[in-house]
Amino acid sequence: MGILGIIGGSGLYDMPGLEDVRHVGVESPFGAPSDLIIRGRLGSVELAFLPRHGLGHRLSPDGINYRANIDCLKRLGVTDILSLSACGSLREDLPPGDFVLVDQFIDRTRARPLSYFGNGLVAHISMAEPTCARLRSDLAKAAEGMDFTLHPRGTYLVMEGPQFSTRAESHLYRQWGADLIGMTNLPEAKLAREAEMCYLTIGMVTDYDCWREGEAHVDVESVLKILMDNASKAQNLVAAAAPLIMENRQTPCPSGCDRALEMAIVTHPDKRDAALMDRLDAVAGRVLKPAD
Ligand SMILES: CSC[C@H]1O[C@H](OP(=O)(O)O)[C@H](O)[C@@H]1O
Ligand SMILES: Nc1ncnc2[nH]cnc12
Repeated sequence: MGILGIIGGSGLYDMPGLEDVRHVGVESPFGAPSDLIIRGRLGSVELAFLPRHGLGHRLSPDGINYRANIDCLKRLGVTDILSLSACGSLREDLPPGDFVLVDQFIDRTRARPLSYFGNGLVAHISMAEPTCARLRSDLAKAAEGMDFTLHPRGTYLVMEGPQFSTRAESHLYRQWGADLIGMTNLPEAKLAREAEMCYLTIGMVTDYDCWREGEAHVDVESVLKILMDNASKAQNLVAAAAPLIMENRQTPCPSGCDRALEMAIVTHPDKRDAALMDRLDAVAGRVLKPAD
């Protein structure tokens, strides 16, 4: 049985309703994760919660150690990750308060370590479908009958930040076909895929960024206010989805998230860097184990 991982974004620093709560420090060869990981049980589901920005929102989107976060969740036995994230809307029909199950990303980050792999161990995973289709379907089912609008798909543009966009950028991203904008879900989704974990972003719309005529441009106060008003909806959604996700976990992921590295590593076994392989014991141990 796997463990469900929740990465809480802005305004979401814990997970109410957990039983047997423990705060666990996990060590990673990639450095320190954002904070202690909160372990507990939600009904029958084992859960691990990590506040992405740390308690007290200490970490900037460009300063989060995404590699350590995903590595630590993997070390704990997490198989599936739900990322709860505040997002700006780039579309008229995605108003603040709506939720979006993200199925695509556009990467506009510039200065973040993007991969666990590199010289001495080269790997190329597929990111054609960057979030897990089975998790999307579980979340859509769980949201049926709930009192908010959930959109079944959407494209999330990840900007570097920490400043919000200029108006010209906001208009450009709309022309590119992006639906949402945020600062955190890449490289997170790419790293989760490299670590063979199912990953899904639940985008919580908090504002209209700065493109909309007659609308005040986004600021932190308005984002946090909408999040406070909607946090309990996100938590109810996770609680309803958790048993469905873990029930499905008993069969392999139909999209192959849990086998993403199988055809990805190019470096010949004789040419692999032993130190890098050691660092990847959790992320890629399944495929790097020497053949019997
Ligand atoms: C507080 S507004 C900007 C901040 O909110 C989003 O955070 P997260 O994705 O972790 O919910 C956005 O990406 C920025 O980091
Ligand atoms: N408009 C916006 N741009 C970037 N990140 C955000 N997070 C919430 N709203 C945002």
